[in-house]
Amino acid sequence: MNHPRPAHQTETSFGTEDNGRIVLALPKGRILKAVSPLMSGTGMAPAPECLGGDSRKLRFPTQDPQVDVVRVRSFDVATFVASGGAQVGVCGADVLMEFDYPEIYAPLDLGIGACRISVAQPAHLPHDPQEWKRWSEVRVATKYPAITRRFFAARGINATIVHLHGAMELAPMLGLSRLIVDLVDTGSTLKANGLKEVETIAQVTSRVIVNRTALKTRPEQIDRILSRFRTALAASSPVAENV
Ligand SMILES: Nc1ncnc2c1ncn2[C@@H]1O[C@H](COP(=O)(O)OP(=O)(O)OP(=O)(O)O)[C@@H](O)[C@H]1O
Ligand SMILES: O=P(O)(O)OC[C@H]1O[C@H](OP(=O)(O)OP(=O)(O)O)[C@H](O)[C@@H]1O
Repeated sequence: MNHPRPAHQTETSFGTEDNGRIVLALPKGRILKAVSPLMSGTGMAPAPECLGGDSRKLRFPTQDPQVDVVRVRSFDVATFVASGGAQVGVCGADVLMEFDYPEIYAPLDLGIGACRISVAQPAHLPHDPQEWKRWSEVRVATKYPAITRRFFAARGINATIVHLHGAMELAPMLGLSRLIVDLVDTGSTLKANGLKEVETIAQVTSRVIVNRTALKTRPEQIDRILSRFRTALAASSPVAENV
């Protein structure tokens, strides 16, 4: 595992000013947009400035005076929740798979942010799964080093990771790597960059995640938040709309 473990809960009590409030970590970007309609249904919609505007604030009150939202990078949602800085969060299964934090419990699939994490290669090269069996190593560009290492190690291949934080699609054409591992939805980003998907590693959607210690120490508050997400999700599903 390539990522540092979060500080243990008991080491993070410095500087906290929560006054018993729950901190809910939301990822900025596409998941924040997708989860916003649902947040209104939970009664925990963050102040409008959380969704846009010029504010440099990162922490926002919500409709519920007992719940604040913090807006962080999608990879950091898992770290905030695992370390207990936030008790609850929303993040993609890709991020959970990458970190594999034992401190995180992921009880609820929101079905938003659907995509898959896949291996891709230059479209003009043949893909022969039999050839992979002869490889002992391969260079792979990705922002998911742990997922990538695990996937290839299970096939007896040592993946040398080129760790990028975006624009992985450039790596094969610029000679950085033979393969990439990245998220794919429509496939248009791969196609636009002369690549093709050759293996799907996992399907991805976004989950509500909870810090396991908070689940034990603040069970009523956490249960109430989870059931509000469940109710909002049920009310927003197409089945519920047709009833
Ligand atoms: N093309 C996509 N279609 C659907 N969901 C996606 C897609 N790309 C990413 N996601 C989901 O959205 C999450 C956040 O992705 P997004 O692109 O908004 O952030 P990012 O650019 O990876 O993060 P950051 O800007 O914080 O580095 C991913 O972890 C994944 O779960
Ligand atoms: O299959 P597609 O529908 O084309 O989607 C896949 C693209 O979406 C994500 O990038 P994003 O748009 O989030 O940009 P970024 O990660 O480079 O910020 C992902 O990293 C791919 O590049």
